[in-house]
Amino acid sequence: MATLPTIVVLISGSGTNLQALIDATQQGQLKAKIVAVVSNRQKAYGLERARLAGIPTETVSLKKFKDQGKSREDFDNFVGQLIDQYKPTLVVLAGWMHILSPRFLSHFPNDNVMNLHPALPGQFDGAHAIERAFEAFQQGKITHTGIMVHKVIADVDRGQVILQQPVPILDTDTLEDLEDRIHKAEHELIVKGAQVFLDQLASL
Ligand SMILES: Nc1nc2c(c(=O)[nH]1)N[C@@H](CN(C=O)c1ccc(C(=O)N[C@@H](CCC(=O)O)C(=O)O)cc1)CN2
Ligand SMILES: NCC(=O)N[C@@H]1O[C@H](COP(=O)([O-])[O-])[C@@H](O)[C@H]1O
Repeated sequence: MATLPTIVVLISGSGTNLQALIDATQQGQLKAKIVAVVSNRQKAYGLERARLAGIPTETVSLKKFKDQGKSREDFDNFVGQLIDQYKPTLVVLAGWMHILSPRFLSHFPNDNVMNLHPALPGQFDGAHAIERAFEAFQQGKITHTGIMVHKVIADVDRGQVILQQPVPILDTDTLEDLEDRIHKAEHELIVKGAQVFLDQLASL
């Protein structure tokens, strides 16, 4: 039987997108095996989601590195080495809230790192994208927002887009309404995007 492609997922928070990936691999919708979950926050609930699914977890701390007088690049190199141990087919950033330096990316010359971002290409790069989109809508600057999964390069949220999807904003929306709509859409897109990317990597 052919071996499944493997995925390492990086998280920082609740892990609802990780849960979507876990569910999809268990239901056969995503033909892959999640072999490790790495979090840069010890209390991230996504770690519990991984444990409940029997997936090995790793926790890393930039603060510990800085307390030891080490650099952000040293930290990124450590995270890259940690992931290298698993030799994953694909690395997925699912709410990983840390900008990765070229030192990290040097571990992945095959460009097999994917990020989920709650905005459309070039619209609201970086953190707090949903809040910024909601504010822009209220100011009449945009009529809708969206989500995307893209390849990870040094330039944050500017990597080649793998999949993108518009998400409507309603005049009656609160920020929470928009967040809920976006998160629901993300849970589908991250699974589809991971499968598309795995298929692309397999065809190389
Ligand atoms: N080199 C890259 N690194 C990362 C990318 C990327 O495309 N290239 N995507 C991000 C994910 N992300 C948006 O999708 C994102 C996450 C966090 C930040 C940010 O400003 N982080 C701050 C710390 C914020 C915090 O700890 O709350 C920081 O790193 O100083 C920007 C974009 C993941 N990394
Ligand atoms: N810039 C990166 C970024 O904002 N990522 C966002 O973090 C959330 C993680 O949720 P989760 O922990 O429930 O999966 C998701 O909304 C994801 O788009």
